Amino acid sequence: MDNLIKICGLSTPETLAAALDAGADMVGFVRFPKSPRHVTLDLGHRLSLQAKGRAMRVVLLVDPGDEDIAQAIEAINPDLIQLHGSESPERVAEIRAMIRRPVMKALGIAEKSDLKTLAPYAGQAEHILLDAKPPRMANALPGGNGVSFDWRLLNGLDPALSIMLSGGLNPDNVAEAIRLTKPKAVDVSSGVESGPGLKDPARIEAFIKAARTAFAAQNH
Ligand SMILES: O=C(O)c1ccccc1NCC(=O)[C@H](O)[C@H](O)COP(=O)(O)O
Repeated sequence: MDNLIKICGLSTPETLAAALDAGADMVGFVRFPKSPRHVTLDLGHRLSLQAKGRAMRVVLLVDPGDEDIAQAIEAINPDLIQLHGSESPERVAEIRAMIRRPVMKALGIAEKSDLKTLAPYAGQAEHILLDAKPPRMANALPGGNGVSFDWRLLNGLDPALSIMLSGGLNPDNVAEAIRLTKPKAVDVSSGVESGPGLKDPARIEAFIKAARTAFAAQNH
Protein backbone atom coordinates (compact mmCIF):
# COMPACT_ATOMS: atom_id res chain seq x y z
CA MET A 1 0.00 0.00 0.00
CA ASP A 2 1.88 3.06 -1.24
CA ASN A 3 0.60 6.54 -2.07
CA LEU A 4 -3.00 5.37 -2.04
CA ILE A 5 -6.07 7.58 -1.77
CA LYS A 6 -9.30 6.26 -0.27
CA ILE A 7 -12.65 7.98 -0.52
CA CYS A 8 -14.88 6.55 2.20
CA GLY A 9 -18.64 6.59 2.70
CA LEU A 10 -19.70 6.57 -0.93
CA SER A 11 -23.38 5.73 -1.21
CA THR A 12 -24.63 6.76 -4.64
CA PRO A 13 -23.66 5.60 -8.15
CA GLU A 14 -23.05 9.24 -9.16
CA THR A 15 -20.60 10.09 -6.40
CA LEU A 16 -18.89 6.71 -6.75
CA ALA A 17 -18.43 7.50 -10.47
CA ALA A 18 -16.94 10.87 -9.51
CA ALA A 19 -14.43 9.18 -7.18
CA LEU A 20 -13.49 6.55 -9.77
CA ASP A 21 -13.16 9.10 -12.58
CA ALA A 22 -10.97 11.29 -10.38
CA GLY A 23 -8.65 8.32 -9.77
CA ALA A 24 -9.46 7.09 -6.26
CA ASP A 25 -7.42 3.97 -5.45
CA MET A 26 -9.86 2.72 -2.83
CA VAL A 27 -13.56 3.32 -2.33
CA GLY A 28 -15.26 2.67 0.99
CA PHE A 29 -18.80 1.48 1.67
CA VAL A 30 -20.04 1.93 5.24
CA ARG A 31 -22.20 -0.74 6.89
CA PHE A 32 -23.38 1.04 10.03
CA PRO A 33 -27.12 1.75 10.16
CA LYS A 34 -26.79 4.91 12.29
CA SER A 35 -24.50 6.52 9.71
CA PRO A 36 -25.85 8.83 6.99
CA ARG A 37 -23.46 6.92 4.70
CA HIS A 38 -24.85 3.45 5.46
CA VAL A 39 -25.41 1.23 2.44
CA THR A 40 -27.82 -1.69 2.37
CA LEU A 41 -26.46 -5.01 1.13
CA ASP A 42 -28.32 -4.52 -2.14
CA LEU A 43 -26.93 -1.01 -2.74
CA GLY A 44 -23.47 -2.16 -1.63
CA HIS A 45 -23.69 -5.00 -4.16
CA ARG A 46 -24.50 -2.59 -7.00
CA LEU A 47 -21.82 -0.08 -6.01
CA SER A 48 -19.28 -2.86 -5.73
CA LEU A 49 -20.01 -4.06 -9.27
CA GLN A 50 -19.62 -0.47 -10.49
CA ALA A 51 -16.19 -0.15 -8.85
CA LYS A 52 -14.92 -3.63 -9.79
CA GLY A 53 -11.57 -3.49 -11.58
CA ARG A 54 -11.25 0.28 -11.13
CA ALA A 55 -10.51 0.67 -7.43
CA MET A 56 -10.10 -1.49 -4.35
CA ARG A 57 -13.47 -1.97 -2.70
CA VAL A 58 -13.48 -1.59 1.06
CA VAL A 59 -16.35 -2.53 3.34
CA LEU A 60 -16.35 -0.78 6.69
CA LEU A 61 -17.84 -2.69 9.62
CA VAL A 62 -18.10 -1.83 13.31
CA ASP A 63 -17.69 -4.69 15.81
CA PRO A 64 -19.30 -7.10 13.35
CA GLY A 65 -20.60 -10.54 14.23
CA ASP A 66 -19.70 -13.47 12.00
CA GLU A 67 -23.06 -13.25 10.25
CA ASP A 68 -22.60 -9.51 9.45
CA ILE A 69 -19.23 -10.31 7.93
CA ALA A 70 -20.53 -13.24 5.90
CA GLN A 71 -23.40 -11.15 4.52
CA ALA A 72 -21.10 -8.24 3.58
CA ILE A 73 -18.64 -10.55 1.85
CA GLU A 74 -21.37 -12.38 -0.02
CA ALA A 75 -23.16 -9.23 -1.22
CA ILE A 76 -20.35 -6.73 -1.67
CA ASN A 77 -17.33 -8.96 -2.33
CA PRO A 78 -14.83 -6.41 -0.95
CA ASP A 79 -11.09 -6.48 -1.60
CA LEU A 80 -10.47 -5.34 1.96
CA ILE A 81 -12.43 -5.19 5.21
CA GLN A 82 -12.03 -2.14 7.46
CA LEU A 83 -12.80 -2.75 11.12
CA HIS A 84 -13.80 0.52 12.77
CA GLY A 85 -15.04 -0.57 16.18
CA SER A 86 -13.33 -1.83 19.32
CA GLU A 87 -12.32 -5.20 17.86
CA SER A 88 -9.50 -6.79 19.91
CA PRO A 89 -6.29 -7.98 18.21
CA GLU A 90 -7.54 -11.56 18.71
CA ARG A 91 -10.86 -10.77 17.03
CA VAL A 92 -9.04 -9.09 14.12
CA ALA A 93 -6.91 -12.24 13.68
CA GLU A 94 -10.02 -14.43 13.85
CA ILE A 95 -11.84 -12.32 11.22
CA ARG A 96 -8.81 -12.30 8.94
CA ALA A 97 -8.51 -16.09 9.14
CA MET A 98 -12.23 -16.45 8.51
CA ILE A 99 -12.47 -14.20 5.44
CA ARG A 100 -9.02 -14.85 3.97
CA ARG A 101 -8.90 -11.28 2.66
CA PRO A 102 -6.83 -8.34 3.89
CA VAL A 103 -8.01 -6.40 6.91
CA MET A 104 -7.43 -2.79 7.94
CA LYS A 105 -7.93 -1.98 11.62
CA ALA A 106 -8.89 1.58 12.57
CA LEU A 107 -7.44 3.02 15.78
CA GLY A 108 -8.40 6.30 17.44
CA ILE A 109 -5.61 8.70 18.32
CA ALA A 110 -5.84 11.66 20.70
CA GLU A 111 -2.51 11.59 22.52
CA LYS A 112 0.92 10.01 22.19
CA SER A 113 0.09 7.11 24.52
CA ASP A 114 -2.69 6.01 22.14
CA LEU A 115 0.02 4.88 19.73
CA LYS A 116 0.83 2.06 22.16
CA THR A 117 -2.37 0.37 20.98
CA LEU A 118 -0.80 -0.03 17.55
CA ALA A 119 1.78 -2.76 18.22
CA PRO A 120 -0.64 -5.58 19.14
CA TYR A 121 -2.56 -5.02 15.89
CA ALA A 122 0.42 -4.61 13.57
CA GLY A 123 0.92 -8.36 13.18
CA GLN A 124 -2.79 -9.12 12.89
CA ALA A 125 -4.02 -6.63 10.29
CA GLU A 126 -2.39 -5.86 6.93
CA HIS A 127 -3.00 -2.13 7.38
CA ILE A 128 -3.68 0.27 10.24
CA LEU A 129 -5.91 3.31 9.79
CA LEU A 130 -5.20 6.10 12.25
CA ASP A 131 -8.22 8.30 12.87
CA ALA A 132 -9.18 10.90 15.47
CA LYS A 133 -11.16 9.61 18.43
CA PRO A 134 -14.89 10.34 18.12
CA PRO A 135 -16.07 13.52 19.89
CA ARG A 136 -17.40 12.88 23.42
CA MET A 137 -21.03 13.50 22.71
CA ALA A 138 -24.15 11.39 22.58
CA ASN A 139 -24.76 9.81 19.17
CA ALA A 140 -21.23 10.48 17.91
CA LEU A 141 -20.35 8.02 15.16
CA PRO A 142 -17.25 5.81 15.64
CA GLY A 143 -15.75 7.57 12.59
CA GLY A 144 -16.57 9.94 9.79
CA ASN A 145 -16.73 12.92 12.14
CA GLY A 146 -14.45 15.34 10.27
CA VAL A 147 -12.17 15.64 13.30
CA SER A 148 -8.36 15.69 13.07
CA PHE A 149 -5.79 14.67 15.65
CA ASP A 150 -2.42 16.32 16.15
CA TRP A 151 -0.40 14.88 13.27
CA ARG A 152 2.88 15.67 15.09
CA LEU A 153 2.05 12.75 17.42
CA LEU A 154 3.13 10.46 14.58
CA ASN A 155 6.72 11.76 14.64
CA GLY A 156 9.05 8.80 15.05
CA LEU A 157 6.50 6.16 14.04
CA ASP A 158 8.10 3.16 12.27
CA PRO A 159 8.00 4.15 8.56
CA ALA A 160 7.69 0.48 7.57
CA LEU A 161 4.19 0.27 9.09
CA SER A 162 1.36 0.29 6.58
CA ILE A 163 -0.43 3.39 7.88
CA MET A 164 -3.44 5.09 6.35
CA LEU A 165 -3.92 8.59 7.75
CA SER A 166 -7.49 9.67 8.36
CA GLY A 167 -9.61 12.08 10.39
CA GLY A 168 -10.59 15.60 9.37
CA LEU A 169 -8.68 15.57 6.10
CA ASN A 170 -9.96 17.80 3.29
CA PRO A 171 -8.72 19.28 -0.01
CA ASP A 172 -7.05 22.18 1.84
CA ASN A 173 -5.10 20.28 4.50
CA VAL A 174 -4.28 16.91 2.93
CA ALA A 175 -1.00 18.09 1.36
CA GLU A 176 0.30 19.38 4.71
CA ALA A 177 -0.84 16.17 6.43
CA ILE A 178 1.09 14.05 3.93
CA ARG A 179 4.17 16.25 4.20
CA LEU A 180 4.20 16.02 7.99
CA THR A 181 3.29 12.38 8.54
CA LYS A 182 4.47 10.58 5.36
CA PRO A 183 1.67 8.01 5.45
CA LYS A 184 1.37 5.15 2.97
CA ALA A 185 -2.22 6.21 2.24
CA VAL A 186 -4.85 8.81 3.11
CA ASP A 187 -8.58 8.49 3.71
CA VAL A 188 -11.39 11.05 3.70
CA SER A 189 -15.11 11.13 4.23
CA SER A 190 -16.73 14.32 5.55
CA GLY A 191 -14.03 16.59 4.09
CA VAL A 192 -15.40 15.85 0.62
CA GLU A 193 -19.06 16.34 1.55
CA SER A 194 -21.44 19.28 1.22
CA GLY A 195 -23.58 17.95 4.12
CA PRO A 196 -23.75 14.77 6.25
CA GLY A 197 -23.42 11.83 3.88
CA LEU A 198 -23.62 14.02 0.75
CA LYS A 199 -20.45 13.54 -1.24
CA ASP A 200 -19.45 16.50 -3.44
CA PRO A 201 -17.83 15.51 -6.78
CA ALA A 202 -15.84 18.76 -7.01
CA ARG A 203 -14.41 18.29 -3.52
CA ILE A 204 -13.58 14.64 -4.26
CA GLU A 205 -11.64 15.71 -7.35
CA ALA A 206 -9.87 18.51 -5.48
CA PHE A 207 -8.90 16.13 -2.65
CA ILE A 208 -7.48 13.53 -5.00
CA LYS A 209 -5.51 16.15 -6.95
CA ALA A 210 -4.04 17.67 -3.80
CA ALA A 211 -3.12 14.27 -2.32
CA ARG A 212 -1.60 13.02 -5.58
CA THR A 213 0.57 16.14 -5.90
CA ALA A 214 1.73 15.84 -2.29
CA PHE A 215 2.59 12.14 -2.65
CA ALA A 216 4.53 12.89 -5.85
CA ALA A 217 6.52 15.65 -4.12
CA GLN A 218 7.35 13.25 -1.29
CA ASN A 219 8.77 10.68 -3.70
CA HIS A 220 11.19 13.17 -5.28
O1 LIG B 1 -18.24 7.37 7.93
C1 LIG B 1 -19.04 6.91 8.74
O2 LIG B 1 -20.22 7.26 8.78
C2 LIG B 1 -18.57 5.91 9.74
C3 LIG B 1 -19.48 5.31 10.57
C4 LIG B 1 -19.08 4.38 11.50
C5 LIG B 1 -17.74 4.08 11.63
C6 LIG B 1 -16.80 4.68 10.80
C7 LIG B 1 -17.22 5.60 9.85
N1 LIG B 1 -16.30 6.22 9.02
C8 LIG B 1 -14.92 5.91 9.11
C9 LIG B 1 -14.04 6.32 8.00
O3 LIG B 1 -13.38 5.52 7.37
C10 LIG B 1 -13.83 7.72 7.75
O4 LIG B 1 -13.35 7.85 6.44
C11 LIG B 1 -12.78 8.25 8.73
O5 LIG B 1 -13.29 8.13 10.04
C12 LIG B 1 -12.50 9.70 8.44
O6 LIG B 1 -13.66 10.44 8.48
P1 LIG B 1 -13.62 12.01 8.26
O7 LIG B 1 -12.92 12.59 9.43
O8 LIG B 1 -15.03 12.39 8.17
O9 LIG B 1 -12.87 12.24 6.98
